[in-house]
Amino acid sequence: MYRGYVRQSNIAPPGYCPRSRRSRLGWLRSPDRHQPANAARNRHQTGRSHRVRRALAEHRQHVLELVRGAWQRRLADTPGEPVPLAAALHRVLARDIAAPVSLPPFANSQMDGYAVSSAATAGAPGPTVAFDVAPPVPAGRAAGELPVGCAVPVMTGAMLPEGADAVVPIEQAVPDTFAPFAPGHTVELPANVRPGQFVRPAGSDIPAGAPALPAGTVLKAGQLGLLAALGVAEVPVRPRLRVLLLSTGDEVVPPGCGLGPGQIYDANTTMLSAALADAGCEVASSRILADAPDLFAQALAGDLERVAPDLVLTSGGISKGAFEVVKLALAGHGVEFVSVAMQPGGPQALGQVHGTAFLGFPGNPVSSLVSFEMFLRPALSAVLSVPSPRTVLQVPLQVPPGTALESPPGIHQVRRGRYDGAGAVPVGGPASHLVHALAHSNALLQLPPEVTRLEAGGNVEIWLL
Ligand SMILES: Nc1nc2c(c(=O)[nH]1)N[C@H]1C(S)=C(S)[C@@H](COP(=O)(O)OP(=O)(O)OC[C@H]3O[C@@H](n4cnc5c(N)ncnc54)[C@H](O)[C@@H]3O)O[C@H]1N2
Ligand code: MOO
Repeated sequence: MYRGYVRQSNIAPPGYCPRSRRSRLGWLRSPDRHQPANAARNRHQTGRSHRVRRALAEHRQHVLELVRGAWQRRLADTPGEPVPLAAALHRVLARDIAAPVSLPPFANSQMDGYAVSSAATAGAPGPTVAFDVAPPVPAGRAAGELPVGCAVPVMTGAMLPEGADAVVPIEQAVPDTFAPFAPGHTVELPANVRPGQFVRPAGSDIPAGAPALPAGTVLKAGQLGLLAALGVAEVPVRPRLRVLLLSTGDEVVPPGCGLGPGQIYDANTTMLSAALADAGCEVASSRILADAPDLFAQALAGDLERVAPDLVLTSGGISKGAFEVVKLALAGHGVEFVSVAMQPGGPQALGQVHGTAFLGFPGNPVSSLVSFEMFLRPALSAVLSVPSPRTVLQVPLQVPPGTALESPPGIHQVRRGRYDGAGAVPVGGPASHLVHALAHSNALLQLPPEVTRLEAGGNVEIWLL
């Protein structure tokens, strides 16, 4: 994309407003800006190959291999890192965890009631047996021994006195409420109490030393709860994929700044950061870079050194304009620029820069998120185990009778829509700038290359967002 002017530096820290910088430093014309992209294109690809579209599945496979390679390098470097439980949500266990203690750690009562020796209730002549009421077991204290001929009031979770092997719920006792302890109180309990009734034996959930969770487990609420119950304060988790995220474009301004003529707010940094974090990545650094190939290359080299990412992800500057910054800086330097038979998200870049995996998504916000969902998320999901892949459903298309969704032949079109449990309703048109429609969608509608027209009620595959 030709924009004509370039900032003096393309380093734009978060929260920094290019407009205020412009007013301080002014705008400088950059000689490299006027090197036409055609020169690079002619050097690195012919006009003929430029028109060949790569199949979606093939590009997805390339992205998978790229991410797998990046991940393997990362794991070889950092197989695991300890994190406190509070920071471990959605992380993946790096090694097997054995139970350091038994759960429960001691035999305890499953009910509010009386702890007894079942033997003392066996063979009674009548339906009930009378017991002296001993002092209750205080919570969080050792229970001591069961006095002979006594029943001990125990509340749920209280330690069972030594010698007790059963609990009678308070509802089965006469009287059926607890009174404050006083010597001389008695209670009638049923005869022939089953040994072990309403007792949670020590280790009945998991005994000390037994395998608690295997390596590779995704830590969610239940798994974190188990680790906390076992007294584990810190867990070894696999590293996250470190991503360097770069949005490109002279026109792109961080949210919060004023907009000058021709400028737009940077949607992609926020959107892709959120998508990456959601998919188990760490966005180690992000910033906006201007449309100046030499400065882009310089900034990228600096960031690779400073951030040491596993993956570089850019948005914008990769299609067919005269001044596509990413293409100008990286074509012929280990990155290929291809056209995938997908809409939106046709232009794609993929390769290695200075030995680091590189992906370039198109700048249109919907194109960049669709690229993420169609290529990067499935790869991350396959390689990192988190998050689980998107739910895929086959549902009827809901459009007004007599209307249809149209899709270009030979192109896999991804439309945005809503799924309400019955069918999929398209939201907005196919154009890739419709970020408002994207925000009101909860599904991606997949129209494969052979589908050029889908009528109301026709079957459509959707991916739930
Ligand atoms: N002659 C052709 N022109 C275009 C083609 C083509 O095949 N032939 N492809 C179109 C398609 S499809 C797409 S997608 C875009 C992709 O272009 P780039 O990846 O080079 O992206 P830019 O030109 O830099 O930007 C495109 C568009 O997106 C806006 N943008 C960029 N970054 C952001 C951001 N961070 N937040 C919000 N919006 C952003 C930018 O202002 C442009 O409007 O190329 C088509 N052209
Ligand atoms: O592929 Mo572009 O992403 O259609 O707008």
